[in-house]
Amino acid sequence: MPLSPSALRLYLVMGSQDCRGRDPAWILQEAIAGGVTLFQFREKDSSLSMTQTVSLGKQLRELCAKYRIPFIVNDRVDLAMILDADGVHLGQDDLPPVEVRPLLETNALIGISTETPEEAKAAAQAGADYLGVGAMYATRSKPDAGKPIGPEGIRRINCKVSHPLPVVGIGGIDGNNAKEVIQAGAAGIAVISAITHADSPRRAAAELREIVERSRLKS
Ligand SMILES: Cc1ncc(COP(=O)(O)OP(=O)(O)O)c(N)n1
Ligand SMILES: Cc1ncsc1CCOP(=O)(O)O
Ligand SMILES: [Mg+2]
Repeated sequence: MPLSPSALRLYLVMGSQDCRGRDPAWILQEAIAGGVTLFQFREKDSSLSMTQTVSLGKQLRELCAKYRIPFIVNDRVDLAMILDADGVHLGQDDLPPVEVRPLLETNALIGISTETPEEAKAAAQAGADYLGVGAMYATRSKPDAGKPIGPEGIRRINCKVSHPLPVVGIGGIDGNNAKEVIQAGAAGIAVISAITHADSPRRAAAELREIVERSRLKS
C-alpha cells in the first residue's frame, strides 16, 4: 500500500505494555473510531511470550485491515512478515533499512527514526517512506528516548534537508502541544500515552485529530 501523507496525521504507537491492563484491541478499536490514521504495533519490554505477541499482533492487524488503517510493526522484520504488515518502523540502532527493503513486499512502508538533518538525509537515501522525529518533549513511554529536541528539531530537518519525506513528531505529544509540532512542519503526530492512558481513547483520538486538522490549516 503506497503511503499517502494524510495517513500520517494521527499515528498511534502501542503495545500491551502501554495499556495499563486494558485490552489493546479495545483501545485500538476506540482510537480508530476517534480518528487514528496509522497504527504501529510496538511490543517492547513487555511480559508477553512470542506466541502471545503473535496472537495479539494478529488481532490488531485484523482490526487495522477491517478499518483500512495501515499496520506497521516496530523493529521486528520477522514479526512484520508473519503478520503481513504494511511496513516496519526502524530506529538508528535497528536493522539497516537497505538490508530490510529487499525482504519486504514491493510497496511496504519503512519509517525511520531521526533526530538530525544528517540522519534524515541518510534515511531518505536508504529509501525511507517517512521519518519519525523525536523525542519532541519529555516522555515516560520510552526510557531511552534521550533529551527532547522540541519542534525546532523538525524545523532543522525540514529546512536543512531537501528531501521529499513526510515527518511525524513523536514523544510527549498531547493536546497541549500537538499544534506546535504541526506548525513546525510535521505531517502528523505519533503518540502512545495521550491515547492509551486516556479514560476514553476514542475521545482523546478525536481531540488530537481535530487539533492536527485545525493546525494544518493555519501552518
Ligand atoms: C513513528 C515512530 N518514530 C520513532 C520511533 C522510535 O523508534 P526507535 O528509535 O527505534 O525506538 P523504539 O520505538 O524501537 O524503542 C517509533 N517507534 N515510531
Ligand atoms: C516510541 C518513542 N520514540 C520516541 S519518543 C517515544 C515514546 C512516545 O510515547 P508518548 O507519546 O507516550 O510520549
Ligand atoms: Mg526501534
